[in-house]
Amino acid sequence: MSQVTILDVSLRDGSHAVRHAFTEAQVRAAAKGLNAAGVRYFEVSHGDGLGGSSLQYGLSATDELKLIEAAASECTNSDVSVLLIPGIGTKQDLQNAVTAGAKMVRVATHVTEADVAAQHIQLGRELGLKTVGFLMMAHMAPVEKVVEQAKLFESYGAEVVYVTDSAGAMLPQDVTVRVEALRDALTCDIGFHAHNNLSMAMANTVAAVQAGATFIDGSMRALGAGAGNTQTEVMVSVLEKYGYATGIDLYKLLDVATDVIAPIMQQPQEITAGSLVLGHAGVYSSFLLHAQKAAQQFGVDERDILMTLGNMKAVGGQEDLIYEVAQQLQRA
Ligand SMILES: CC[C@H](O)CC(=O)C(=O)O
Ligand SMILES: [Mn+2]
Repeated sequence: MSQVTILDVSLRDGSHAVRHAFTEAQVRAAAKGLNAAGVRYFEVSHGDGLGGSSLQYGLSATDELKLIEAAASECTNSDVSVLLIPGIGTKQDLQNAVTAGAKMVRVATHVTEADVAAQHIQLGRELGLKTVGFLMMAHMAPVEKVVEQAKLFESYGAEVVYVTDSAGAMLPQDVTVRVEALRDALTCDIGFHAHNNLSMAMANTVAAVQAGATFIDGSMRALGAGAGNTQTEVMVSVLEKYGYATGIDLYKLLDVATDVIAPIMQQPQEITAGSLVLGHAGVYSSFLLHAQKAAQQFGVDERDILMTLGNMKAVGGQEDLIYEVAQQLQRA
């Protein structure tokens, strides 16, 4: 039976969905449950990674180091991962996260900008962390480019390279060609991270695993940016039915999803007009709540903001454009 390693991102991608308001008690309870269920890795950080708490990305209610420390203190089987986007998080942030108990780092860049991650990936290895490269907005680059950038990550020392469908814009064949190409070109493991904006997250996840990905992300109750991620507890069941081993106790995972995650959710995780447009136009999922706020502020339609950003090929880090676009639409 082939083994798939599932990484739960509820406590990081889900941070976008709860406007970065996780409390220490919530994180501790979720961490305890994930550890009991046998989830090998789970991620804890601001939605935009270490150092993300800011006016630009949204202020965290609780210092993320406290959240990482609380999560790590519950772990006997699982390890805590942190996300680091160079330029938002620093090498010092990573060192602090390790002191707080993190054992894995995922260094994330736009799909064409892997070269900015060299120092952070090298530091991850020096600190003895499981070190991962995370190519965001992978739908925006052709396969050859994704391979070129993934090879850079591997050359810096990444032990896993992820194809990340940040916008939930991919179809299964987009996933298959990218993962197969990486599997042929790299010796390290391949991972996949989905968003469900077009209701394709599970189909894309299955395509990724069948193409050779062995690390897969999910979030409980799909708690993540936009329409959320592949739902972890459903994925455990689906992958088992396909004959893959996850090592996760489904009942224990369902308990965390029901007793801890569901009560935290500020709204049901569903495909709304805005999240659908994210996938349709290929826009970063974390832009959704910012676009809704800008739509209200300027009295314009959130769909028009997101569609315009998609046409402009806006990428992560350009959050200020959301408000500029809203203002231009108001004036038009
Ligand atoms: C803003 C970072 C982003 O949320 C990372 C991620 O999960 C993605 O690109 O999908
Ligand atoms: Mn994501």
